[in-house]
Amino acid sequence: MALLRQRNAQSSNAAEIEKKIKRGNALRQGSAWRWSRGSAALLLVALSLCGLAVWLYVTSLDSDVTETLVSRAELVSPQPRVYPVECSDDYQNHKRYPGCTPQKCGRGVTDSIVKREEAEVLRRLAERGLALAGSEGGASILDLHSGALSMGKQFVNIYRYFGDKIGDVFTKEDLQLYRDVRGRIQTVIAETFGLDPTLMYLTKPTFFSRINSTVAKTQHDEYWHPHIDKVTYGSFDYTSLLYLSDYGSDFTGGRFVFMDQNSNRTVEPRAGRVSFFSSGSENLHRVEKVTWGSRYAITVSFTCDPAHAISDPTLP
Ligand SMILES: O=C(O)CCC(=O)C(=O)O
Ligand SMILES: [Fe+2]
Repeated sequence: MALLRQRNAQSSNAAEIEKKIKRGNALRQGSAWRWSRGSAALLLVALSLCGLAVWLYVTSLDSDVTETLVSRAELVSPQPRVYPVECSDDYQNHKRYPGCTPQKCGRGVTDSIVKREEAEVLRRLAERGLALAGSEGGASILDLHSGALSMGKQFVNIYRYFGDKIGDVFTKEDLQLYRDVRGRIQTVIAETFGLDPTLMYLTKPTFFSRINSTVAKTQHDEYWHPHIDKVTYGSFDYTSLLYLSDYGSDFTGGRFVFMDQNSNRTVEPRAGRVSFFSSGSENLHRVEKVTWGSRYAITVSFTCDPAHAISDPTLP
């Protein structure tokens, strides 16, 4: 009897031990599973952080901006913000036109002359026009005056190439808006630099641009090189840029940068923002590479030389 009790006690002890072993194993398995899930999550976080760091590094390679003149979030209204700069000698090598040739030089930014809704109408027009073709990479342009539209590695004339279909892309009202906006820009430039607006003329090229992060295939598409508009385009005396999309939400990279002796100063694009400046070498500039999204803008420029004047774009 005692032996039986002892044996019973022994077997219940063994069962107890077995149960403990099983519980221990289950616990170990559970914690191993939890550990592997935890470490996978940690690994994922670490990888994401590494990815973010690489992305930030790559984008920062292009960003040597030392000062932000106007950020995307600011609203410059009702008066333009003006940054005077001493005029370069460039204008002395050209015929002078009193009332127009720059005597005061500098930069100005305003958010109050083009409404965001108007910028949206113009952006849609640019989207429709550029959807007809577009370059293979980098920047694409649509010049409403000459009709030049990037197509692959070249340009086509939209008026000739698309004939009557052009009416599906833009209407008389669209062109009226372009003319209106051009007039407002002319007025603000004349007021800022003390010019007679009737002695300033629209000049070519005047174009819509779309820039994205695809790789440029031709030199035309390399929009990011530092340049002086008066050298690049010849006839320009005053350049303006009307932005049609927002830096930071529609695209990243793509800030406009004035390259001064000791400083790179940026104007961040904002839909409806007009940035304008005298076109000589006092305003050497470049556009940062776009790293994500699409950036739309219109370049509208003025000359003092009537021989380089162009008329506003019209439907054929
Ligand atoms: O789109 C911009 O911000 C500048 C473009 C430019 O520099 C140019 O068209 O000459
Ligand atoms: Fe330029």
